[in-house]
Amino acid sequence: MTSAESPPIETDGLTKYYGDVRGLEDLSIAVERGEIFGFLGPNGAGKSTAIRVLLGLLKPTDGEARLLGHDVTDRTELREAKRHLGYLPSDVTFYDRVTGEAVLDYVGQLRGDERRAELLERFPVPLDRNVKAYSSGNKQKLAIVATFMHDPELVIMDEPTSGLDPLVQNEFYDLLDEHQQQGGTSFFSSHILSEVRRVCDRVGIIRKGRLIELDTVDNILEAGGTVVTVRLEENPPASALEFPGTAHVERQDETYRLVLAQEFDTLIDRLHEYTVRDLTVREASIEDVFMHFYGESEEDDRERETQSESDS
Ligand SMILES: Nc1ncnc2c1ncn2[C@@H]1O[C@H](COP(=O)(O)OP(=O)(O)OP(=O)(O)O)[C@@H](O)[C@H]1O
Repeated sequence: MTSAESPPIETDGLTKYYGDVRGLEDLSIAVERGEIFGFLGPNGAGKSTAIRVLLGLLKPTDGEARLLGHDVTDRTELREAKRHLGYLPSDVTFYDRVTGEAVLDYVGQLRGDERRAELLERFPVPLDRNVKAYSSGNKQKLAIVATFMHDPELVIMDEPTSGLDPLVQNEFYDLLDEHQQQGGTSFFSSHILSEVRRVCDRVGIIRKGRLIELDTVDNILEAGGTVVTVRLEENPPASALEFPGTAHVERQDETYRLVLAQEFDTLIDRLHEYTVRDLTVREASIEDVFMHFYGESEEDDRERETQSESDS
C-alpha cells in the first residue's frame, strides 16, 4: 500500500511498558487523511508515550504502529515517513549558543523550507539572537516554523500551544485550518478544551494508558449537552440520580449537578420521588462534558475506595 492510500496514523494493539510501569495499553486507532485529531487525557495518561512510540523514539512492548503507511519500528521505513512529517515536541529544546536563523538553516537542509519566509512573517522571532535567550513563547514559535516549513503531510504535536499568547494561539489555529484545507493531517495532545472545541474534528481520550473514548467532538458534546443543578430536601446519594443519559453526577451537600443528554422525561420521573427545592438547567460547556472522562486521579480513586469501605 502506498502512503497516499493508508491512514496517516494507524496503530493496532499498541502497548508500551517501562519495566513494570504501564505507559500505554492496547491502543488501536486510525487517524484519517485531512483530519485534525485531538489526543486528550489527564497527566500521566500515556499521551506522550504514544507520541514517542509513533515517532520511533521508543520501542513498543507490543502491537503495531504505522505513519503514512510506514512501520515505525523499521528504521528505513521510519526515515521515509519522517520526510513527510512535522513533529512539535512539548519541551522544545534547541542546542545552546546558536541563533534562531541557524536552527532553521539546519532543519531546512534536512527536510526543506519552502514555507519558511511566510511562516516567519506569521510567527516572528528574533532570528539573529541566540535561542538560549529566547522566551518560552519565542522558542515555541520557532519550533512551529521549523515543524511546518517543509509543508509536511502529517504533523504530530505534543501540547503545541503551551507558552503562546492568545493572539499567537489564534494564528496557530488558522495555520492548522489551512493545513487541513490543503489535505494535511494533524494529531496533537492538549489539555486546553477550548482549543479542542475550536480545531478538532475527532478526539481520542486516554486514561491510565487505555483509550476510553473515540468520537467526533460534536457527538461527544451532543451526548452530554445539558447541565442540571438541583437541590433536594431528602439528600439521597448521588447514585440515585444516575440513569442512562447522565454523563456525570456530583453532589455537594444537598445540591446535585448532573451533566446529561436531553433526557428530561427520565430526570423528571426520578425527581418525582423527592422534594425539589431548586432547579436550574443550562447548556453544558466542553469542560462540563469532558471532565467526567478525566475523572479523578488514581489517588482520588483510592481515596474514594477507602471512603466507601469505611462508610459500609
Ligand atoms: N521514561 C519513563 N520511565 C518510567 N515511566 C515512565 C516514563 N515515561 C513515562 N512514564 C510513565 O508512563 C505513564 C504515562 O506517562 P506519559 O508521560 O506518557 O503521560 P502523559 O499523558 O503524556 O502525561 P502529561 O499530560 O502529564 O504529559 C505515567 O505513569 C508515567 O509515569
